[in-house]
Amino acid sequence: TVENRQDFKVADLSLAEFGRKEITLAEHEMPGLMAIRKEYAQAQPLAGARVTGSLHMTVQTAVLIETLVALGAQVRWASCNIFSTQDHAAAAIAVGPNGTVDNPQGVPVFAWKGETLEEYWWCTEQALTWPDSPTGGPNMILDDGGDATLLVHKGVEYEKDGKVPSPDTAESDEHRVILELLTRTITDGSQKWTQLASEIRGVTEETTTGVHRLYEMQRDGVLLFPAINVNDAVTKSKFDNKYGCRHSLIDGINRATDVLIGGKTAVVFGYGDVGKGCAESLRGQGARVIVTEIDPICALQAAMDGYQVATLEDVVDKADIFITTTGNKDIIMAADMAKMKHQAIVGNIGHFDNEIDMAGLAKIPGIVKDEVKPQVHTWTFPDGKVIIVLSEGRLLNLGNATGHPSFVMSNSFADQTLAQIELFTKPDEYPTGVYVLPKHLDEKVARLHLDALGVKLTTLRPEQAEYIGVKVDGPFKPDHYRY
Ligand SMILES: NC(=O)c1ccc[n+]([C@@H]2O[C@H](COP(=O)([O-])OP(=O)(O)OC[C@H]3O[C@@H](n4cnc5c(N)ncnc54)[C@H](O)[C@@H]3O)[C@@H](O)[C@H]2O)c1
Ligand SMILES: Nc1ncnc2c1ncn2CC[C@H](O)C(=O)O
Repeated sequence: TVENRQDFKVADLSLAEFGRKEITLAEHEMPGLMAIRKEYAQAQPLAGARVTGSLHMTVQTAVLIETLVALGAQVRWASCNIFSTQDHAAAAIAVGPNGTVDNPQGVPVFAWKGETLEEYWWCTEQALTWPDSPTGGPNMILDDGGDATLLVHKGVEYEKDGKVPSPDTAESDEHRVILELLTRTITDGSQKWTQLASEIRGVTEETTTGVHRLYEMQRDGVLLFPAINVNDAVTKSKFDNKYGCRHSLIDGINRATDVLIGGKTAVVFGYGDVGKGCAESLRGQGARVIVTEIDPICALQAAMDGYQVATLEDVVDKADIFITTTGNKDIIMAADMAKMKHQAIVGNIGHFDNEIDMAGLAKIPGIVKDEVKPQVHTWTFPDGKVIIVLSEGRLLNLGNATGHPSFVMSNSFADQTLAQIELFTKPDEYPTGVYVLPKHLDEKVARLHLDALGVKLTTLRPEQAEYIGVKVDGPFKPDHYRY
């Protein structure tokens, strides 16, 4: 920590005390992560690690950050979404547990709720730029969605090419912002990004969409460093994606609209881990839930879970609430929204905002966008029909609410911390490629959460263990087992 360092940018430092109170409450609700902090504090496995984080700057993430620091890491942080930062958590991280508003001594954090796209990518650049590092960069990345990993890879690629594509070639506003940033930072011969990337030992990726990007880079042979796919730790995707969204989807809808969900018809696009949690969440409120799917297996699961499985075309003018969860793009197009009922609610809980055709909606002649309150907009069509869009198509559980609760994020962030330790301390075991956490660590994370829920495990007897071909203490399932 540096006295009076101003190497951070947050909305309001005076929120730090409030943030610290909620961080303290969250620590009790994050037993697995805190147990790992305690177990590894002595060994300091992350001593020497310079971790750049690009992950929603929430109260729960603050506990993750302070765990990484407790294990010896230096950290610089940005959020991975323009609406997901909780400003009091960011302030508490900037001030730090031992600092004051007048003398901040925390972690360099660059995040506030309601960033513009330019500000978002500037924050990502700050989190990646380490003033005191020999390379000018991190030696570890902790990513959610892959934006930090993307910036490094594109920077290195364009330095190798000796030029950056013109921002005029951009396919979207966001792509333009990225090209402008790289044009600004790639000056003749600087090799900033190549230097910055040169000591990165790896990235640990939080979410399905970011993992998809990693496998694409691996397939294309352009991955610069190893990656651990944290999302596919069972204790991450079968918990956070499902039970986290089961909690936070309706939290977002309720805070945004206060609409009665009971009795309404809701459409959930996608029945993967997130879709399963969302469908259950809405059914729990008494909605009639319709699922759309492309995958016959997930469609069959939805049907056997009692949901109607239909196409958007069949229900677009009948349903009241539309929630995309696919990780795919162009799920709800402007022409679809034009057919919806008056005051239909449209939202996305997938990682990126490309699931809903916001650009197409804005281009409809005569359409009028009006802000009801932050992250809640009405769009009025020329015929007077209104639809309500949440968080401008970005993930609404973090845009309109506070995301998943601490206990479920304790699982995800215990996985993240173990993955950071794996990549940082065992570089020889992880040549460039994409990996999943070994099962014994996955089971360890689950085990760390049982006491808090009053779970009493049964112990295998040796002859039973032999009979099913596992060790008494696990792992209890083969790698191909689907939970
Ligand atoms: N908001 C959050 O807190 C949060 C948490 C976890 C994951 N996520 C994100 O949510 C998204 C989904 O994650 P997941 O783990 O459920 O992924 P998943 O792959 O398990 O599920 C996505 C499902 O969507 C289906 N799908 C794809 N294209 C479709 C289409 N055109 N129409 C209908 N269905 C389609 C797929 O068949 C799949 O079953 C990802 O972007 C992930 O990063 C968000
Ligand atoms: N409370 C949260 N803190 C940080 N990230 C959160 C929170 N709730 C959902 N997320 C999104 C991360 C999630 O693991 C994902 O996969 O997108």
